[in-house]
Amino acid sequence: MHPRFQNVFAQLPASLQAALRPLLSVNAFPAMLSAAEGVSLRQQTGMDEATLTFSLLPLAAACARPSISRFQVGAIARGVSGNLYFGANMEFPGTTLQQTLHAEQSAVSHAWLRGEKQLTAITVNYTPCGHCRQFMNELNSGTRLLINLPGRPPSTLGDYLPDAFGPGDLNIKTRLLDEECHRFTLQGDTLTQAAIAAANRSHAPYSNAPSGMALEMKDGTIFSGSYAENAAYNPSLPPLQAALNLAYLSGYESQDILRALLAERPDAPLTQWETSVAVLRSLNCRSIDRVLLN
Ligand SMILES: O=c1ccn([C@H]2C[C@H](O)[C@@H](CO)O2)c(=O)[nH]1
Ligand SMILES: [Zn+2]
Repeated sequence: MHPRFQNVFAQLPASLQAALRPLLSVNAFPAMLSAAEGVSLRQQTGMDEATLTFSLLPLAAACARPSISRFQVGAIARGVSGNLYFGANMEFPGTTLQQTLHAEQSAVSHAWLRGEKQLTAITVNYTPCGHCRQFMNELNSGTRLLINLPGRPPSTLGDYLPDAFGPGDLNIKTRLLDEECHRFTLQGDTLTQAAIAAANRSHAPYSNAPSGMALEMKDGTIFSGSYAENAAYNPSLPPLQAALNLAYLSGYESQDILRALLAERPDAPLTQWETSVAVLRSLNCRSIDRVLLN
């Protein structure tokens, strides 16, 4: 089991420990549970889905990297597939607070990049901040998304974000998690193709500046992240954070990154380049390159 889980694992109910141990003992637990694994955990523990998801939250929170705040937030997104995706907050000392990834964003981006088509619910250990409520209002589940918080009755995003501003206010119909393809031709080596494929899937209806980041780890594993824009602009999630999120959730460290590749349009009104270079430099990674989409 990865060391980050050991302390919280020991606090879980005994039946859940027994059921989870084989899943957590694999080399790289992907910080997600398939629908079938969820069913099996429920059968073995006798827990209903809500109880199980709340019980798993400490494991999600253990994935947090809050080196500035020391405040661990954990989130679990449930997809229509029934899969559960962990998320946790991640902070980037040496850059700006704006680079922070919130736990809710982490879980949503995680689910999206693993191919989930829609979310039904998100369970969080603290009440979602305004930025996260706004971020989640970009989703194709709309204000129906269920928000489950400890000690509160199940509510919807609409309850937490009344009179919401969203994509519709800017006449945008494509929502986050809708299938998107920007049709840039895949070319180059595996890492280049991964970055272009991530850009193809990105949600950038406001700027029309799709982008993707691919990270190659020293063991050859590739994590790629797609850019996710938000109608209110500031809660947008850069492609580097999306890729780092998957790497960190899978138990990798920044020292494990061998090289990074950004794919973006040269003629777009935005660029991820300088910010990505700055964040990667703060992680001691200087091997970053760019492929221009056309
Ligand atoms: O909804 C929230 C509120 C805060 N945080 C994180 C961001 C930062 O890392 C830390 C302190 O705000 O908690 C979240 O992940 N989600
Ligand atoms: Zn937040």
